[in-house]
Amino acid sequence: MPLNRLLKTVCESVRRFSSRKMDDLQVKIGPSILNADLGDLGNECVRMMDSGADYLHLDVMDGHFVPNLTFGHPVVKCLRGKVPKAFFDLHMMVSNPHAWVGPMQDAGADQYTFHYEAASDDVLGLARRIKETGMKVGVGVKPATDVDVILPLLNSDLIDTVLIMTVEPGFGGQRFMEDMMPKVSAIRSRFPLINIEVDGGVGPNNVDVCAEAGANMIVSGTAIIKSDDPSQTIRHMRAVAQDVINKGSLDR
Ligand SMILES: O=C(CO)[C@H](O)[C@H](O)COP(=O)(O)O
Ligand SMILES: [Fe+2]
Repeated sequence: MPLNRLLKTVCESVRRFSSRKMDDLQVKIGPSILNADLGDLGNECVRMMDSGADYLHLDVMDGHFVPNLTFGHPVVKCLRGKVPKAFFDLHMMVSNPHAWVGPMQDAGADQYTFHYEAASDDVLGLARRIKETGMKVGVGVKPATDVDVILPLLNSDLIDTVLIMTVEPGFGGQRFMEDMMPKVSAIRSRFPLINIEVDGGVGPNNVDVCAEAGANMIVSGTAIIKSDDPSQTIRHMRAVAQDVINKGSLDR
């Protein structure tokens, strides 16, 4: 076979293989319960799972890393009892993420997503420690943090999920920062199969923009919690984002 035909065949096989892998990238919708009725969190979690949520995004704030307080591992443990099968993604907006790895694992967390800004002294050590517990490892960056700082960490193969904040962390119900999308694209172009999560102000009006940039884990608080029909909102957001991702993989 002439060399140019051989090369073409190889390129075509690689393209088919990588597009099949891209098709494997599942969109997951994770409601944040930050703006739910915090006095009735257990039932709110049940309501979200019954509405078809793929996972639950639990926002832990310590009043120091961010100017707000929510809850800690004792509450997470109680919630685990209410929704035994739900995947818990712990968004750790805390100044000392090393301190809560054991307690959160014990409480039933499935993924421990810490902030790079709070762990930059020993990011690799922290990621390793989380991995050893059996939890998945997420690393997040605030809007002002350059995404390049986490690239060495992503090359380590320890990271399951990259969290790109699309609001300043601390409060629900803020406006989505579309100018964070180049960060998502920068990660997706280098890591075709890693989970990329967006968090803050995401809802039916901008989920397509997030998926176009390459996000597949979609956190949405207010838009789902306050929806008259959360099942429909979750279904719609998942379908829109999955469609965008599948089309993107065909075009590649
Ligand atoms: O981490 C967060 C805030 O720091 C929340 O997860 C986020 O704000 C989700 O809520 P909403 O969709 O209402 O913005
Ligand atoms: Fe969050």
